[in-house]
Amino acid sequence: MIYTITLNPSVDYVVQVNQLNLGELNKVENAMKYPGGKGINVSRVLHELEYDTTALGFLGGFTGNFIAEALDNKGIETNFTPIQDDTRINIKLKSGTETEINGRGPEILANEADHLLHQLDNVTSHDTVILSGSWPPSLTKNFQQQMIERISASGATFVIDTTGNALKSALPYRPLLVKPNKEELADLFGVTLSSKHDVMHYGTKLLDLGAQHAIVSMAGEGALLFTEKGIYHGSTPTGETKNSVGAGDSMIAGFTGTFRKTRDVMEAFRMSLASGSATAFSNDLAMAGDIFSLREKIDITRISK
Ligand SMILES: Nc1ncnc2c1ncn2[C@@H]1O[C@H](COP(=O)(O)OP(=O)(O)OP(=O)(O)O)[C@@H](O)[C@H]1O
Ligand SMILES: O=P(O)(O)OC[C@@]1(O)O[C@H](CO)[C@@H](O)[C@@H]1O
Repeated sequence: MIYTITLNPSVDYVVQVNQLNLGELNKVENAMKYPGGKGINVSRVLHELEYDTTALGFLGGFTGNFIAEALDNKGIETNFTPIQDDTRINIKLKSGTETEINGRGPEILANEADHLLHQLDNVTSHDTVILSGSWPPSLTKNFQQQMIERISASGATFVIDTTGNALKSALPYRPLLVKPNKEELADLFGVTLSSKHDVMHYGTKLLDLGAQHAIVSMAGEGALLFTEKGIYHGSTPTGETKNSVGAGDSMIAGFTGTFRKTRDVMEAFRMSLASGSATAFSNDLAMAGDIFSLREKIDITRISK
């Protein structure tokens, strides 16, 4: 089973406004609500690719009910920890460019946090656990560490997609994959990445610090894969960009599902690139048919040992 953990899910309220005028009344052209949060997106794409997945995390209130129902309607297995507070709403404003306004997240009570930790006692060495996204501010600082220690003790494979110190402190636990984008990589090391060489230098550090594989995603410029055998660049196919929300999550789903099935890192990278671009070219997350057709259009080049 591939478990995803979304500590801070969201209803993604995607609003299109043709011409945004700040300080004035703006009329919505089109609006959609999606079950969001990084781990939930990963589960949605894994399910689309027919991998067994269960979404875990905290859900509460009317917004939580919306997410639970939307995932249930798609046939996605979930085992969320119920919370008293409302799950957040994140606004994705499309008006020529994309502007995001993400909520901080609900209050998590101590007994709710404990419930999720105890769920991890059911994870076994046959499972993969993907920890994705931010966490609500009321969770204690060492909650992530407690989760990772339980996952590691179970022998399960784990993948982590978070940022800053939370990401750095997870690296010694040897995650199968980390996937910062270029800006997140720069923030992680407190540097400016002004050349491909810089990205290669700091991407390699992710392996030195413990990651088994690292993907540094670069939106329309594709991604770099770092492995102990070398560094590779993966291209993006041409297409019309409609939505970048969830492109990174789709990459994680494509890589993790494929690697778990095939143990083939390069095929996993190819499917991660296809999944990321298929989402970028869709209004919602990627569909399997698009992922498989884009897979054929991706070039992977080895750029360093
Ligand atoms: N405009 C685009 N055209 C083609 N492919 C894209 C585009 N944007 C993203 N992708 C694909 O998706 C991958 C992930 O995108 P990106 O680097 O934006 O991740 P991210 O910042 O983690 O995204 P998010 O947080 O919005 O999910 C890229 O490496 C690329 O393969
Ligand atoms: O606040 P976080 O957890 O970092 O990001 C949350 C979020 O922006 O990430 C997803 C896209 O990757 C969206 O579904 C969601 O709204």
